[in-house]
Amino acid sequence: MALTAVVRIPTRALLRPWARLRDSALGWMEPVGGVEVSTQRFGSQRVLVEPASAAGVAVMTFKNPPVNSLSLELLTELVINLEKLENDKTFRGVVLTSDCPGIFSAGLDLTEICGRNPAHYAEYWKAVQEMWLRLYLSNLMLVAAINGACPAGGCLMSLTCDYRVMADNPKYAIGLNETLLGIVAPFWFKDTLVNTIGHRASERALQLGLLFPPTEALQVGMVDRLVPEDQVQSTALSVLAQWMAIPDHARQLTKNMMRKPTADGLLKKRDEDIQNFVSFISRDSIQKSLQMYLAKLRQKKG
Ligand SMILES: CCCCCCCCCCCC/C=C/CC(=O)SCCNC(=O)CCNC(=O)[C@H](O)C(C)(C)COP(=O)(O)OP(=O)(O)OC[C@H]1O[C@@H](n2cnc3c(N)ncnc32)[C@H](O)[C@@H]1OP(=O)(O)O
Repeated sequence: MALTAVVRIPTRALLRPWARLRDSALGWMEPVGGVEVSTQRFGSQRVLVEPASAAGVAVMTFKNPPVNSLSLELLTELVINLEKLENDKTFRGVVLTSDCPGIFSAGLDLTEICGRNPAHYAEYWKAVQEMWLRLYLSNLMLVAAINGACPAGGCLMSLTCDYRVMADNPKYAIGLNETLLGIVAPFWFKDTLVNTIGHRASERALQLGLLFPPTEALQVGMVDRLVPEDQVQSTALSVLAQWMAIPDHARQLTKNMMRKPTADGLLKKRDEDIQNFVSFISRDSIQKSLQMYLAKLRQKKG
């Protein structure tokens, strides 16, 4: 018989100013304080959530083709689906993965930060902050199943997870490559990296905008395990099974103890960080760099 559960979605989640949700994209949402959904398979247009065969585990798959860039819509859907999983106490762990062949995520959607107006930049950056805060402080065990390229914001998203499994394919790379685009990784991107690979390795990686192929990513500690491409998700699930053996309350308190000071760094100056982002990204020189980078990406095919 199909397993179903009732998931309550707090109405406040629908009222956040950045959450300009499109009803068509989120068919399961109703702004009346809660909605019943089946845990068989749910999600939204760009984020699919499926319970895994192991109890208490879900797989969250990003499907924003062609490259899973983190558009405002994808970020919004991600946060809402995460909140939905957190509110459903039957779930304890989630595997994050991609539906785009060869690409985990291309990072921030460059069309959101190029050629738009300051109000849009502010709204978008708030959504990026929210994605990071929610994932980084999630009580759930999160494992990234990195089945493709993972630059910049894609790397950041995977670094918020508790464990990273990456496909052992030398065509893929992972890292915070912002400087290659002529932009600067914000302090909380930097802090997340430092907490993962240490200060010296981060200093070098960030200045040079290094994108590490899998073997180097494993060496530097940016990912925890490499496996053949067809075993990324199954390995992520078996890692979760090991983590599930730990009592939740002890693990959650420990995670919070480790991560809260870093998250507080942003929480204390969220508005200032938005203002910094808007003024930085609105500079003519930065917009020119981004336009050139986008043009190069688009020309690559031609
Ligand atoms: C001193 C002051 C301090 C103040 C501090 C202020 C703080 C402000 C700092 C601002 C920080 C902002 C942080 C940004 C982080 C980011 O995430 S930026 C995004 C970086 N991403 C990348 O560099 C990845 C770019 N993409 C690729 O390398 C490749 O596309 C790929 C490896 C992911 C996939 O390659 P392939 O399969 O060959 O596909 P493509 O043909 O390249 O792409 C297909 C299609 O998608 C478009 N595209 C690719 N990436 C993006 C993207 N990130 N956003 C939007 N669109 C993207 C690409 O242009 C192609 O489009 P067309 O089909 O040609 O139209």
